[in-house]
Amino acid sequence: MTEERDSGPKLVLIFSGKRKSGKDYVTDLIQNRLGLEACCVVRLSAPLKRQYAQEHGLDLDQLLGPGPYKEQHRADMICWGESCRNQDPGFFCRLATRGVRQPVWVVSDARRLSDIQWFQSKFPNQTHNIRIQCSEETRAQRGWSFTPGVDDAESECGLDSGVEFDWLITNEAEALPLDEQLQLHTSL
Ligand SMILES: Nc1ncnc2c1ncn2[C@@H]1O[C@H](COP(=O)(O)OP(=O)(O)O)[C@@H](O)[C@H]1O
Ligand SMILES: C[C@@](O)(CCOP(=O)(O)OP(=O)(O)O)CC(=O)O
Repeated sequence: MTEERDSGPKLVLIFSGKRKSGKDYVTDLIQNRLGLEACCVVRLSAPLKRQYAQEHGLDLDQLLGPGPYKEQHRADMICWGESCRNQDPGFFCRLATRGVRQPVWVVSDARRLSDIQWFQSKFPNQTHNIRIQCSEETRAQRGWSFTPGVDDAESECGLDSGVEFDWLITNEAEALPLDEQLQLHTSL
């Protein structure tokens, strides 16, 4: 292991938010600002989708994309992922961060308290918790509609209460521009 890896990340920003709140959009924006050398977007769902696709003979690229294919498989992936997490809550956090060398980790998709706790216990001084919020109307404009078994499951609701967020970001047209909101909290 290199010295950099041994010293761990300098900053861990953990993002959560409902489907279509803009988690990927905002975390990509931060990575574009900081550059690929400095910043890694860590997607906890990436190793989950990889493993799920392999076991079920599915198209990984489509599962990783924003289109309808992911939505068709989402409810079953949630159940499958939950059974892995129940056995080992840090399973996907460990896999998703394996080999990450950049000093800034932007985790794009925390969904459960155990996801946040894993990072906080490993990197207590570096970790910040950020919630992306927006109205249901805006999410609907971005393609969201309520799906039983998905929007009422822990995957979407696990962080609705019991978490203290360090920052709230409102990602809608009427809100302060994202650039300005990011600058309020950081020099990103
Ligand atoms: N501030 C924004 N401006 C323009 N498009 C946005 C914005 N935020 C999100 N979107 C678009 O809305 C859709 C859902 O956003 P995404 O980041 O994939 O949400 P999530 O990862 O939370 O499900 C994507 O097509 C994305 O490009
Ligand atoms: C099975 C999932 O990992 C699927 C997550 O896929 P994405 O992270 O791509 O989802 P959104 O960005 O919210 O649209 C959810 C889980 O419960 O782990």
